[in-house]
Amino acid sequence: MTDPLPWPAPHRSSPFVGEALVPGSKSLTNRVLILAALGDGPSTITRPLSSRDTELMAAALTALGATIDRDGTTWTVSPIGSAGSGAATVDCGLAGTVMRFVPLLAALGDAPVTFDGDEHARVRPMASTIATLRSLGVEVDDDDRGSLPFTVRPTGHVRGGPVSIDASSSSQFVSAPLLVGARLADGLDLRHTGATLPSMPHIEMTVAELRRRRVRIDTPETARWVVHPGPIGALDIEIEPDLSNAGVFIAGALVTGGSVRIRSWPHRTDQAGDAWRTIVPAFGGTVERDGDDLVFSAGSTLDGVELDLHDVGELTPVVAAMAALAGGPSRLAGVAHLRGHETDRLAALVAEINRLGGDAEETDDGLLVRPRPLHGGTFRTYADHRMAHAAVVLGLRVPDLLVEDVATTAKTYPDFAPAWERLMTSD
Ligand SMILES: O=C(O)C1=C[C@@H](OP(=O)(O)O)[C@@H](O)[C@H](O)C1
Ligand SMILES: C=C(OP(=O)(O)O)C(=O)O
Repeated sequence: MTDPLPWPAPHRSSPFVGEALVPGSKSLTNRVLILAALGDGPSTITRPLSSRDTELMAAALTALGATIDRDGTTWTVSPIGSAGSGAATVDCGLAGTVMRFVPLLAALGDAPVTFDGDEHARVRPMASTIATLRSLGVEVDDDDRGSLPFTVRPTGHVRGGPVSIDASSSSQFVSAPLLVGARLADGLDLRHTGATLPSMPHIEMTVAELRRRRVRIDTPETARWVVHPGPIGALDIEIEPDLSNAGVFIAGALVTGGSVRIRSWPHRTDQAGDAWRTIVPAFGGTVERDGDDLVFSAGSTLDGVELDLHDVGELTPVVAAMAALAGGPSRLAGVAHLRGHETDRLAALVAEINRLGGDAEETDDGLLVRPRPLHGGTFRTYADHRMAHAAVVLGLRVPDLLVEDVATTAKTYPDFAPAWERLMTSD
């Protein structure tokens, strides 16, 4: 394969003022697809995200025996039947939700399923998934490295019951067994035993989506979830815009002294990206609701921030880019687990901000960013869509910035580069 041509990041010498309607949430789409595939009847999904991560999820569920019929922006999912699907291979790409969630579904079947993914996927932590499967009595063939590839060999019957896991490197290790728990004969009594648990809003989203489908879940104490056995109700649902991905537009407005209207920001949501409503004021900006939209505007200064991003780690690359352009130093904490994301995001952000003349440093659990005048150059993306997002935020203020591989954004937002190009010509 030839290397991609670097993409010139959009640049502004005046404030960026615009509006954006971002595509559907990755986290919601992939949960809703799984729950539809496990449902007690067909479900429709309106305005799902169609991107690499969600198409990989759709393909994985189809390989396990679900059917997905598409009509414009509505997908109708018929659940995985009792007939089973035979042996299958699942390509996880670089999608955490596919590599962590789907092996638990494979455990409910009766034929071996092999999981593999991109080169970068093979270094993402998977030991907790493998340990969970084994403690449920499911055989897993792996090479003892705690990573992809591996083969799940189901027994045809999983009792469930008490399971203890360490999910300190990813909340997805909790969400995955919760998603299938109701379908186990004895349900599931899941405890997280590790020192920290990142991305709690994502776990809460899992619990909320299960409850919407009449699954009974109790949370008797912190880091313990009891899922009662029973059917998962079919549900017709519309997917909300991806609020984490809205962050690039919000940050773009803030760093250029402008303002952006994000259309259709849900009045109530379980998405982690809703945290932009508190992050923006920390940088000195303002947030106003206008009907169904939120309008984010820059303040008179872009202030340095002290933020704990433990719950919303996926926002870190864009926040770090804003910090590199702020008027004072910033400390971003609580995100040690980003070292196991699409790439080691802490190392990647430090390397790329500093390559442009910046001053960023890793701490045990985050970053220190001291603003410096930045110069152009090629911002490397490490196969990580959110590194490309960070590059766009920087490029709006720093002339001559090239994004190494903007195609990485197809993971969650295939129209990302054209959307920016349209915004730059219409403003
Ligand atoms: O369950 C999910 O949909 C996600 C959970 C989070 O993972 P981590 O807990 O590994 O950070 C988040 O960062 C990721 O983008 C999506
Ligand atoms: C961590 C992320 O993705 P994944 O779902 O692959 O873990 C992300 O999108 O920032």
